[in-house]
Amino acid sequence: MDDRTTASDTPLFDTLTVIGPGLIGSSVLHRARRDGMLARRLIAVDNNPTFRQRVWDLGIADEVTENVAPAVAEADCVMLCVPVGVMGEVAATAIPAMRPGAILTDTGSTKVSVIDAIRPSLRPDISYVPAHPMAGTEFSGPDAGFATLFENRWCLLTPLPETSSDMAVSAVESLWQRCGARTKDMTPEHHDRVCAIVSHLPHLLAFTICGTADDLADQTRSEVLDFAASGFRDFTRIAASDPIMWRDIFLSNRDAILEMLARFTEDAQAMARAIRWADSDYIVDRIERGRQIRRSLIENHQA
Ligand SMILES: NC(=O)c1ccc[n+]([C@@H]2O[C@H](COP(=O)([O-])OP(=O)(O)OC[C@H]3O[C@@H](n4cnc5c(N)ncnc54)[C@H](O)[C@@H]3O)[C@@H](O)[C@H]2O)c1
Ligand SMILES: O=C(O)C(=O)C[C@]1(C(=O)O)C=C[C@@H](O)C=C1
Repeated sequence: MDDRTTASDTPLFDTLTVIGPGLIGSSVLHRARRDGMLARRLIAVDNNPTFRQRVWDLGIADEVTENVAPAVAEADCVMLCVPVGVMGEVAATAIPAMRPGAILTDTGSTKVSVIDAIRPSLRPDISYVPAHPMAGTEFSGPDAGFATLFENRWCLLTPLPETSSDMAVSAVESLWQRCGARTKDMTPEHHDRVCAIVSHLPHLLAFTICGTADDLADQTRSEVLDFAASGFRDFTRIAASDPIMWRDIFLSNRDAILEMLARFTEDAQAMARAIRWADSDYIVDRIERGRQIRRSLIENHQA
């Protein structure tokens, strides 16, 4: 169902509780506030007092607290937007306090390990629908959020036959569609392999290339800073991302990331060989493939 074509004027939920209103969570709250279509009442939970104050000052939640249990007790939907490494412990505190029939969802960038971490705390009367909005920036925290972050972007859902009721899956799909996103279902394993190549490996390369440039002799390093034009500069944008978030992603999607890195390393070696032996056809073919991918992204409004 594409909820954008059937949206009614009533909010999807009575109460939505967002745990971790950083970039992603606060963007959901901004959208909810802007349109009034996600929930009548918005509750935000964060363990960082400075961030709680910011969320309050931004006016994007009706209640802001550090206490998980009372904040989830009346929610129809609880959304976990914390780093993937703490999803399990936060869920273990939230789930026992949730009301029967409520929906639990998360926005974690990896799915297999997050589901494994949450599964032991699940209850039969709670529906859990894992999700992952494929949208973001290099910034984090509540001040980084904005209402249009998810506009025309994909949100991947990895429903589990035993824990995600059809009604809950439809509700979480509607939530993301009301945030402006397109939704797609896939298995958690497939999700993690796809994200390893389209998101996790690019970040790994960006962190690494910045480290390599920084390791160069002092003079070269200052030239990097002075003369870096778009090529290097584009890597530095994603290399500016949050260290805790990316540490957690790398450690929790280890196998898929190492597999994609091994394939990338083989392809980079093949390119090195083509350069060494002046294999112009191979070099041009690789560049053409890159240009084609960029053109496709632009046609799909993803760039
Ligand atoms: N940044 C992106 O581009 C992006 C995109 C899609 C999904 N995600 C995923 O969404 C989640 C949130 O990412 P983000 O970029 O919004 O991160 P963020 O760092 O901006 O926000 C995380 C928030 O969680 C809070 N928090 C951390 N531990 C907590 C705890 N134990 N209890 C309560 N609050 C806690 C932090 O104080 C912060 O406000 C992560 O799982 C990430 O992998 C991120
Ligand atoms: O646009 C960016 O800066 C992002 O890093 C967003 C990005 C991505 O790699 O595409 C990062 C992590 C997510 O889980 C989803 C989206």
